[in-house]
Amino acid sequence: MIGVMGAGAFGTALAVSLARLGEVVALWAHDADHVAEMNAARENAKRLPGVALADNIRPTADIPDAGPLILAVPMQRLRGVLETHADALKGRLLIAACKGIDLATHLGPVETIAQVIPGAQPAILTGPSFAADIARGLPTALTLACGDAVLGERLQQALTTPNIRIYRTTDTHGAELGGALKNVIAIAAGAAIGKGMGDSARAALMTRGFAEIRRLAQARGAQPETLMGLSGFGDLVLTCTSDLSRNYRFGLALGRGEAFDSDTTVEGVATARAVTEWAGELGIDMPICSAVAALCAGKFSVAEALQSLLSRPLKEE
Ligand SMILES: NC(=O)C1=CN([C@@H]2O[C@H](COP(=O)(O)OP(=O)(O)OC[C@H]3O[C@@H](n4cnc5c(N)ncnc54)[C@H](O)[C@@H]3O)[C@@H](O)[C@H]2O)C=CC1
Ligand SMILES: O=C(CO)COP(=O)(O)O
Repeated sequence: MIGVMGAGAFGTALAVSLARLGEVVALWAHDADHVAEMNAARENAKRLPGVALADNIRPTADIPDAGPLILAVPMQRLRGVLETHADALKGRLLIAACKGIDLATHLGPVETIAQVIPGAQPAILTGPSFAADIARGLPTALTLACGDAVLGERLQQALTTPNIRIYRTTDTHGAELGGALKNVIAIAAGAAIGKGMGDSARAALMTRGFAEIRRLAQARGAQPETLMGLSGFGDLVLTCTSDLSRNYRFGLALGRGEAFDSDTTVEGVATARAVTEWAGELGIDMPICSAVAALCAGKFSVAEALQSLLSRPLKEE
């Protein structure tokens, strides 16, 4: 049995793909009404409409008491979910599937699990993949990072499905920071396109944004190869170039001066703020992330954000 905690688009898509292995997959949601709806309709109409839930997917409000658990809740909710259910989660194999940095602690998902749950064995599954693609059975490749190499290999085997190919690493810092920070750069890329600045500006933001990601992640001990891989470069490319990305679409709306649905999960907003505070404490220069944080907080217009970047002193690449 595999458990997925968080019945959003991504948790549901992972459950759908894992169910193709034939195992029972428990899909846990915190809202009992949502569980009842999914059981009645055999679909998650709220977050992943149009995708049938196979018979071996069990929507439930009870955390399964055995087997690995994938945590697919939004990053700013992760700590609360862990604290609320700490007794049920202690000593368990917990695989984060969220992307972001906690605003209150400036920790990523793996670090948060390790801090809150005593004896937990934390890992992260991350990389370029939209829930809709995974649920439709389209091919994807992800990174599984686990500090314990033996456990990581076990998880790589257990979570590989007919349409999810998994590469493994022990570099949890690199995997969690690449996945968190690409969302911030995607907001910048969307804003540039939305404002009509063109594809060249987007390429510049992606490249210089990647330099920021590397700078911060390596200061935290991440390995450059991880950042060059699926969880870093791969996910940066996907998220900055696809209309399926909510972070990118949020940026597009900012650039166009349009409203954006506040019920949509846009992880890059809180992460931009968290990373700006954190990088400031560490003395690391993160100009694009800082400009995105100011833009999201309404302190800058898109034009002012661009000006803040272009007016910086000239330097070596
Ligand atoms: N949607 C996608 O294509 C992908 C999403 N992710 C990551 O997965 C994480 C979750 O995103 P989505 O599933 O897309 O979000 P979503 O917006 O589709 O769903 C979020 C879910 O979290 C649940 N939730 C909110 N607060 C909760 C709480 N306190 N306790 C338990 N559940 C709670 C909501 O009920 C909702 O079902 C994010 O960190 C995102 O970056 C990663 C890869 C792809
Ligand atoms: O992480 C994702 C793709 O890998 C999903 O991106 P969004 O959260 O921007 O939709």
